[in-house]
Amino acid sequence: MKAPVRVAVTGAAGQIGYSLLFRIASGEMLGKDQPVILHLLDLPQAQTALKGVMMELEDCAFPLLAGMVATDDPNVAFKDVKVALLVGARPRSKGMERKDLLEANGAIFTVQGKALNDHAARDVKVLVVGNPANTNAWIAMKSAPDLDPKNFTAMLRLDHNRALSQIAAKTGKPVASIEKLAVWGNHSPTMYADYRFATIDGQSVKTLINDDVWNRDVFLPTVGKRGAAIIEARGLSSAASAANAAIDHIHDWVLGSNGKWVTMGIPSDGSYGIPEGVMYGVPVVCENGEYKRVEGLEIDAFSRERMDLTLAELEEERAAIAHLFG
Ligand SMILES: NC(=O)C1=CN([C@@H]2O[C@H](COP(=O)(O)OP(=O)(O)OC[C@H]3O[C@@H](n4cnc5c(N)ncnc54)[C@H](O)[C@@H]3O)[C@@H](O)[C@H]2O)C=CC1
Ligand SMILES: O=C([O-])CC(=O)C(=O)O
Repeated sequence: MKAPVRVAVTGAAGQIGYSLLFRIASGEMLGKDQPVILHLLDLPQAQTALKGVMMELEDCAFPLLAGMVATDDPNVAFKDVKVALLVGARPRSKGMERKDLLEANGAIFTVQGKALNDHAARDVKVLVVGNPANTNAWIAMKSAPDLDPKNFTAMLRLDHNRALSQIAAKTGKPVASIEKLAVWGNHSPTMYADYRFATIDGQSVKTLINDDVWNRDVFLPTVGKRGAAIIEARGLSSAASAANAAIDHIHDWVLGSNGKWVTMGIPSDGSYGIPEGVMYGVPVVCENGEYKRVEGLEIDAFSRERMDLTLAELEEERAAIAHLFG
């Protein structure tokens, strides 16, 4: 039996938490042979609800669930964790400006970044799900100077999975047959899902679809506004699909993506014209617990425009909270 791995989940009493924790405890994220100890962080007023979730986790009698810690203190939540899923964030409330939202989350993610810096395992893998995910991840990274910046990532996997399923529907081919999809930029409607390099059974997806108008006017808006469409239909934001994407992201990062391209928001190395340090969605391949950016892809004029647009939004978000860092 392997030694248990400590996994922190913030916002654990929320709706993504409810779709996430049971799957982590059943081994879907880190493997069916990997025991886990769950560190559950939520606000003081959510502790009773969190107790209820823990009772249900107990009642599943998961063989891999080696323990649970519930707390409202990030310093306790992140102690010795090797994986941290930062899901809890301040949602936008009525009348709240985008700037106020960034500010409120800035306060949360500076504190959590510092707590990770002070208490987490030195090789902790951090995934930020809470919106605005890329900027929150950037704030946490900047607040953790003793940790390797490359261990901070933002979730673009939901956009990636949404794009896969739209392409599968359009081509009539199975989702699993699609290779080499990329999603660039911010987790927001400005993200740029890019199937120019994608293949199905060795055939070019771009050639198969052969419809630039569909790409621009149907595919990109559908993927970009999918979160809003779910809220419209369900009355609640995506939770099960978001939790699933978080599981996919960490699973592949830790256990490898088997040569497949997957999308992660990672600090830019300056390639693709994205300034160094910007937390930007790019295609990666994961192996041996590391992600590696797919390099050398050609960026055409349409793609450049889309990639710069989503970059501009990220730069704007960053400018709004830059004062937190002097
Ligand atoms: N990156 C992505 O692809 C996606 C991101 N999201 C985002 O994920 C976040 C969570 O979504 P839901 O679970 O549906 O929201 P929710 O409102 O159901 O749950 C959020 C939980 O976080 C807790 N929380 C708030 N501030 C906290 C803090 N400082 N520390 C610890 N816990 C805190 C709340 O008490 C609540 O229990 C939202 O920001 C949402 O916009 C949602 C879907 C996709
Ligand atoms: O829009 C939201 O709040 C949830 C979200 O990020 C998504 O579904 O992509």
